[in-house]
Amino acid sequence: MNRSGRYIAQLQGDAEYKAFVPNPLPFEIRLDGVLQTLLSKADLALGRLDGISEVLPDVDFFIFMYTRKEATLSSQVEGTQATFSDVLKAEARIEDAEIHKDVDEILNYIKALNYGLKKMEEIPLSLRLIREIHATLLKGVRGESRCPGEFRRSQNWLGGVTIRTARFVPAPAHEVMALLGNLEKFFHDVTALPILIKIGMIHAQFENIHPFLDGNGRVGRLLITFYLCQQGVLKKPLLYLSEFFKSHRQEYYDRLDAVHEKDDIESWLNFFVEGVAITADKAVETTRKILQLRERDLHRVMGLGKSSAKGKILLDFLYKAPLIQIKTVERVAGLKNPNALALVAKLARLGILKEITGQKRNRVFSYKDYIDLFK
Ligand SMILES: Nc1ncnc2c1ncn2[C@@H]1O[C@H](COP(=O)(O)OP(=O)(O)OP(=O)(O)O)[C@@H](O)[C@H]1O
Repeated sequence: MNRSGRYIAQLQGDAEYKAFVPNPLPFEIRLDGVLQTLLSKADLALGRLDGISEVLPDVDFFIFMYTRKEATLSSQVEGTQATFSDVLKAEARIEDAEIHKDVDEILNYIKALNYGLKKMEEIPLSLRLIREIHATLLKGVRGESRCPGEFRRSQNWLGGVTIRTARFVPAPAHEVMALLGNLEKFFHDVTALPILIKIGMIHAQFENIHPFLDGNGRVGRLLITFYLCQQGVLKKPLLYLSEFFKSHRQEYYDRLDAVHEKDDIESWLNFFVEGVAITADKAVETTRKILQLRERDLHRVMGLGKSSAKGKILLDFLYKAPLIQIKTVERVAGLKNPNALALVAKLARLGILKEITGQKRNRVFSYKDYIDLFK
């Protein structure tokens, strides 16, 4: 008897296929030595990340960039073409014909992520919140016609042009609400299973249910962040796994596949927990580098004599918006055009800013060393 669920024979027109109906969570799992070791590594790494976030003088700017990076990578897992730099340009309202049109998908992802994090300060994680997140994600972009904010009422499938050739067919539509009801209950489960095991199971179960007609991968990845926040694993939302999933995309899909194909829940959990450990370690490393960069550049700006106060205001702003135009500098630092130009020239001489367009007008300055830390 499979722990993760069962396949049931279905008929659609004259097409026969097998749909997978997951069992309710939690699945029975084998917490063997390998998984235990990975869990300890991940817990240590998460502890380090939580610790370093406490000493960061202004953790919000860091989160700000991290959410942009996560939104980009999570959208790219499913083929969105726009890049991190497109996002920064779009947010800085820089006109550039080369910004990929898919950028709106990433901007929606950022909105959905922030919306969810804010909402979770007031209400617990729920199916209603998931529907709202989904509606935000698909508003005005590809997939808009595929029932944003609504759980599916028809059969869907993954991979393959027809249901017959599909790689995976999730549960029939009439099973979806009951499965989601169990999932919602499990969001608040208090049994003694490690949190990382619970969220690993939640992500796999969500993908196995595939409750929307579109956007399941992205919503399932957002769910990881929301759940970890709800559980207080980190005081600040600093752990984002999409980089790991994107760089191991085939393995990510194969391990999810093995949960329903081979009832191999442990391989998925090993992969997931290892991803948490690697990602948390990387986030600690990036945080350290940001702190060093900030110290170095603050020191440089403080050497600007009379301009150091305005220079510091500009530098602080660059951590949130590392691409900038002169008109923004005027607004942020409260300077008239010639003084804004002079200040930017000083930061360029210090090696902090670099002009990136090569044009005489509408120039754009980049805080390149900082952006590179997120690449
Ligand atoms: N074999 C599989 N079994 C279960 N889930 C899978 C499998 N392969 C991939 N997935 C999950 O499904 C997601 C993609 O689903 P799909 O290709 O249907 O795109 P989608 O539902 O449109 O969602 P989005 O494009 O927003 O990710 C992947 O990101 C992954 O999370």
